[in-house]
Amino acid sequence: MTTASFINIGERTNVTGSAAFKKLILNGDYTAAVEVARQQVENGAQIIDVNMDEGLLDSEAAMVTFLNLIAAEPDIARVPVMVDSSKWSVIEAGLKCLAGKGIVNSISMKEGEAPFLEQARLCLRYGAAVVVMAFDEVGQADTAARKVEICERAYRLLTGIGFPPEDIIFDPNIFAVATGIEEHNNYGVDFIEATREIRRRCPHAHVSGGVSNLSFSFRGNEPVRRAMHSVFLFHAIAAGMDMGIVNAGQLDVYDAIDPELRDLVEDVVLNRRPDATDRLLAAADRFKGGPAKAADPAAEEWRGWPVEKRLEHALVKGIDAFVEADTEEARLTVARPIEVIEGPLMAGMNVVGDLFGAGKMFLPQVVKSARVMKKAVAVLLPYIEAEKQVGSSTKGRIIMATVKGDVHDIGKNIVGVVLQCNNFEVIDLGVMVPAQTILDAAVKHQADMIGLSGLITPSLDEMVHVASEMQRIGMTMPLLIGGATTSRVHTALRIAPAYAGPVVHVLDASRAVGVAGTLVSDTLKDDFVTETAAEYENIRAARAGSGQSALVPLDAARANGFVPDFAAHPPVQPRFTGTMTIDDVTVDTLIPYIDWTPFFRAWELHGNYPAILTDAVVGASASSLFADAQAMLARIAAENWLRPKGVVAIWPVRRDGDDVVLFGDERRSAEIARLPFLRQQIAKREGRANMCLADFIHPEADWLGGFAVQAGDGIDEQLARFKAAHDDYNDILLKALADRLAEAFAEYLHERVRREIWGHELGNRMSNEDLIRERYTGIRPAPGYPACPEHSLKRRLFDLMQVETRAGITLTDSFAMLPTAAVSGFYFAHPQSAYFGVARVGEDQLADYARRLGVSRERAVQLLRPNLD
Ligand SMILES: C[S@@+](CC[C@H](N)C(=O)[O-])C[C@H]1O[C@@H](n2cnc3c(N)ncnc32)[C@H](O)[C@@H]1O
Repeated sequence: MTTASFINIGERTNVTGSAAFKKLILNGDYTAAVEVARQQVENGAQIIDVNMDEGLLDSEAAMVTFLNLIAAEPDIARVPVMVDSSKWSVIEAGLKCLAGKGIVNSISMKEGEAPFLEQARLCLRYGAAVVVMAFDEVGQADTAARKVEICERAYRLLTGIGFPPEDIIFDPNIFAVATGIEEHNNYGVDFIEATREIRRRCPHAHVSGGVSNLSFSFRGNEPVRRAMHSVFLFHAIAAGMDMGIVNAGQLDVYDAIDPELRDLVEDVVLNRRPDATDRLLAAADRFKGGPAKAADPAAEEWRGWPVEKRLEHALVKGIDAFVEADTEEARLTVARPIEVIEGPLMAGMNVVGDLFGAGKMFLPQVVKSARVMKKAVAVLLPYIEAEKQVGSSTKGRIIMATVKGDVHDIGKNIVGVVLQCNNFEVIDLGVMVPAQTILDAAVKHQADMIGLSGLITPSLDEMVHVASEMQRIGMTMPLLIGGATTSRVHTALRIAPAYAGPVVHVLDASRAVGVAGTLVSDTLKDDFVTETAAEYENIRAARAGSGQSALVPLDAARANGFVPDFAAHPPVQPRFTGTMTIDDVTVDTLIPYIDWTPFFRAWELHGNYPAILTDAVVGASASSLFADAQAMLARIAAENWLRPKGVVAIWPVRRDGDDVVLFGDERRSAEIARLPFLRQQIAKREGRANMCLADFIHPEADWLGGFAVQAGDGIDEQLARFKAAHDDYNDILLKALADRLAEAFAEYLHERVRREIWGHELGNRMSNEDLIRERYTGIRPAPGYPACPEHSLKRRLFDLMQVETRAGITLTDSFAMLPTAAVSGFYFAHPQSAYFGVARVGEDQLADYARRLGVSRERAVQLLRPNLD
């Protein structure tokens, strides 16, 4: 992990690269082997490479066994797998096991074009991305020219057969430098230059590499190796390398490397002088001792600096303690108050923007800097208005909104703050904004572009609606799409065709500035728009050509349903049935149940807690954010900022086909409601069931639970306070913490249900880590998630449990929960119940579901849209 957009590939699950892993696999100790994969993910790997190429092994069987085991571990399965083998049969066996997108490592033109294309076609059939080695009939590419030539040729061939360019990952070979052989001295430069050229000539393709090779000659001198890797990555990432096998623990922050060592290393990596290797070798032993120490800027000394410098410093460091007084002091020194903004404040924000863009500063710090800016501007604004001065010209004006039906805004607010830091004017319309309001605001403010955000799946349709409305009234301004459920593919397939103007999917806040900047640039805009449109056209063409996975008829899927072993695990009679309000839970009770990893993700800091706190790159930023979070949590608890509320119910039920029928009493005579569930219809391999949640319920007598919890009661009061203080940082921090507390509440309540209220799981209490890994008996699927993707079931669940009156949570038209810090779902107690994804369903199930839900086909199409594409 080196910058926000760099993807780190873990390779400890590779028998050719790790002796320890090889030993585990040869001994058949798959439990320990799975732990190796887990550690990789915990240490920040965003992809894991799995290789079983070992002469003593049945590699195919080992690959299949291992992949199936890690697929069952939710915290490992969330990262993509790179299936690594020199044998095609092993790769194919691996691809068949993967539920999500796979990556094939690797193919090359070593044997010529025909076998290369044949393998690429197979990857295409599995929808897998592919690593392409810079290797051709002549051999492995070593010079920049050869690397570029081979990769470009491969790119042409692959895109020629419809391979999506974004699924191509080039590995242009990182070789060892400083080996004493003169021809090797330029290998670092060759890779970096080739990367830059490959990224230019092969749009959307990625560049990856194994970084540790580079420093092979310095085996045994870790500090020098670490410095070499950091320096190399610093330059390679700037040139466009966006993936790599890097041991995150073996990296230093570029700026924190001892300057002398950094210079010596840079001379070697960039081949800057003929004696570079000798000089580094001569000095290497001196650096063997300890890690490079970070420069420690003089603590309070800056308070004695001139006021302009103090303001700039406060902005860059995000210190808001003195900003109001300093701004006032600065105002008195200038002729016009606007000069304070245009002078020191803009200078500070430019530094922040540059550091963020270069991956040297992370979101929490940027938001803190923005807070300093806002507070300063608030001091100046009355004077500026009094003098009716025209504001400094902005780069552009953006209308931002969370679409109608959706209430989530953390992501949107973060993007807004980052854009403002970069001198854009952001007009934020808030949440649940109808299309008409968005269009009116865009016209009224003569906006340069519109940015839409949304978190739940129904928002995707609403975005299509906004796009078609923009089209209808003849708008031409760019439309930016972002938010957790949005994707480039959905944007290409559904939103872009609805609007003739530019439509761009923006992955995260760190990309937003670049995209918005390009779209207001006279020189860059046209090319970018054309390129993006072409890219989306390619995605559409690839989709149209690739065909979709086969579906089986609903009857056949039902016949292949999952059959739990009810003889071994009969339904457990709950200790309680009925509905229970939960109002005795305090924030203090919930704090130990918090899963912190998603908290850091909300701030675009990637890596798992607690390892992230000491991560070489984002550790300092993560630790400072974590300290702020702890301090706020203490106040939330002590000053009663948030009041958790919940409800839980357990009903006698039985299964009727794919419905679960709920009864008012244990005799199961009076039906009170039905919950229709969806069934997987994708054709399965022999031995795999077409799952439906109803399968986990006994056809005669069983029980089902429901719950809804929230930790948002009281939040508005506090948010209003932060808004008045121009404090986006604490606003976002509180929302993110309330979300964490709601999830912690769900975890806590589920434990209480298993152990007391239902009582189907006894024995020792689990650690928080085991709870986060969901090692308990039973599941709590949430409507809107993959096993029950249809959101309207929430309405039924809420009515059954009187959620609004008991827990104070309401639903929007699109079934988003308000307050946003809320979680709801069902409890299934059977030990074999498990999460799965329904994925695509057929026309037959659509009609059947409409009938069972009691809605028209049109309404069912609306509700099931994400599962029909
Ligand atoms: C979104 S995470 C939340 C827990 C996480 N520890 C946190 O604090 O954010 C996991 C939850 O999502 C839901 N979930 C995950 N996968 C699901 C699936 N395939 N179908 C239905 N619900 C699912 C379940 O409610 C599960 O408990």
